[in-house]
Amino acid sequence: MPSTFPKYEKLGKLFIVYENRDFIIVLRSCVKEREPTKMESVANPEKPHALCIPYPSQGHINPMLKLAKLLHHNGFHITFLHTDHTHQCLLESLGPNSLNGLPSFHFRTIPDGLPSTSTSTRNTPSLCRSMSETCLPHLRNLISELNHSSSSNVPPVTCIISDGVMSFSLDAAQELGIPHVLFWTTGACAFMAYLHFRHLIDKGLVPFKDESYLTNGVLDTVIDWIPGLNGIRLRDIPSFIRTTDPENFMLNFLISETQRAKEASAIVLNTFEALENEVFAALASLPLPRVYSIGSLQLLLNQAADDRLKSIQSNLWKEESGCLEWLDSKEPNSVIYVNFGSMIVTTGDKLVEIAWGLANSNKNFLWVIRPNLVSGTAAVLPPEFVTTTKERGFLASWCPQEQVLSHPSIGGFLTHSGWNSTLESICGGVPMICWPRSSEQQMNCRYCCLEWGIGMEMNSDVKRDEVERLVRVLMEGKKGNEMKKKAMEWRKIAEEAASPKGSSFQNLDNVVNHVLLSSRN
Ligand SMILES: O=c1ccn([C@@H]2O[C@H](COP(=O)(O)OP(=O)(O)O[C@H]3O[C@H](CO)[C@@H](O)[C@H](O)[C@H]3O)[C@@H](O)[C@H]2O)c(=O)[nH]1
Repeated sequence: MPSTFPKYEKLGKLFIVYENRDFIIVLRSCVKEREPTKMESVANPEKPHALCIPYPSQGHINPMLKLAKLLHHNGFHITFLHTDHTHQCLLESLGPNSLNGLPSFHFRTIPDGLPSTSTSTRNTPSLCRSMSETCLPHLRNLISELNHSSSSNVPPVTCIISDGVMSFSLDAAQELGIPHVLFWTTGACAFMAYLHFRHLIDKGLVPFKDESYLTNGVLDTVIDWIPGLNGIRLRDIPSFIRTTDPENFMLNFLISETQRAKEASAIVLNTFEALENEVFAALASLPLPRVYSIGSLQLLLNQAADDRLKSIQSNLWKEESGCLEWLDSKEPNSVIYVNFGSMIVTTGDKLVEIAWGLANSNKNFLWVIRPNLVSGTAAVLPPEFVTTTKERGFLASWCPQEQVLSHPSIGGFLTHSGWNSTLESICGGVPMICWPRSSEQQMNCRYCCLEWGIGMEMNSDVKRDEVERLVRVLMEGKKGNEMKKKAMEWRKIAEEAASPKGSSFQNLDNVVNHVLLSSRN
């Protein structure tokens, strides 16, 4: 029976003291890890240290944070790098102490090179350009500061995991001779499409000759030569190709980022093999480092059960948790959840069509309207809509989405088909109405509707009658029932992939032991 517990400080009353698994659980619930002394930190310079660098937007930070938590759980010291701007936004939404981290999980920042503004969303091309041109020297300085262990009190950086579109960090890893893993935050199908942007140009399909390409049927051209992607059309390719300008920044940026993917030690994706089997088989035949499916990261993280990590969050907007109690009061599968992620903007007119579609469907709904969802103005809903639906509708500005999607009351999800939302819906066993807007959302939508049998696409030019019809089909029709069944089957397969014998669990183990720790074995 141990008499002291050198790694912990006492917070409350300690219970029975036996050195077995149960004891550890009891102990963790009543103590917190104390700050190591300088001597202790420096005395453990052998601990692996992962520097995690997400692209600074919600849909990229969330999965990177999950991966960082999993690595921490595997014994890594973590430095999680935000931009100054994101750091500030997070402090505003989560509170001034929210990024204090843990003794072995630190947050650090570098500038993104853009002038500071108060908005939480930055323009994507400006941000990508600015970061790729200005961040590397800041990153080098930070690493050299961290590696100066006598002043930093942390072990030297032993590996870098960066977002797929933050490839400038490859330079830093190469200079240090340490492993570098690229994390593309899309599904495998979209990643495969990005890898072929260059070929679309070579074949004369991109850039578009003129604006009429968007409406004259060219988008329906079938692309049958991208390996692993069956029957896709030009319209399913990520929307960055929809330009008439050969010098378009995003088009060229994404080509150079995918080109640099070849230099990584490995590539990881937040998806699971069974979901995108054919694409993974095709990826294996490309001249790329090994591509590992390690999703769902959330399902893997659920097994880590480390309470200390739960307090580390990444919401850029304040969550309204009241919606969970509201959901508790509703029947199983009776609520349609509506949320369009963190980036897309739409018009007030479209919002009004969605509002009346929801109202006319007569179903319960939970609708999250982000403060900057409508371009240039606050979202205004007709007062009659609010009064007509007040008994069965809940409006919020941000919510704990993963908890919402795993709530038994949720019967369907009207989504913009961002990859995280898609995967979270699959893991919750929730079928979708897909309203893709940009990026690779059209590809995700296609896979949901045609490959996985869990989605129906809604017209881009949304009208209330279609919203009403699709909500009814999803929530009460035979087709809706079939999709629900299919979604539950996918959920089970996702859970299997994340279980200890499953592909994602094993793949993460391989990434840790054979890639991130490779130079230390
Ligand atoms: O009220 C909300 C709304 C969203 N989320 C979370 O925010 C993330 C949103 O991510 P995603 O669904 O992927 O949408 P976007 O924020 O639009 O993500 C961008 O980044 C993704 C990952 O690369 C791409 O797939 C998308 O197309 C791109 O728009 C998810 O984890 C959600 O759980 C919340 O927690 N609460």
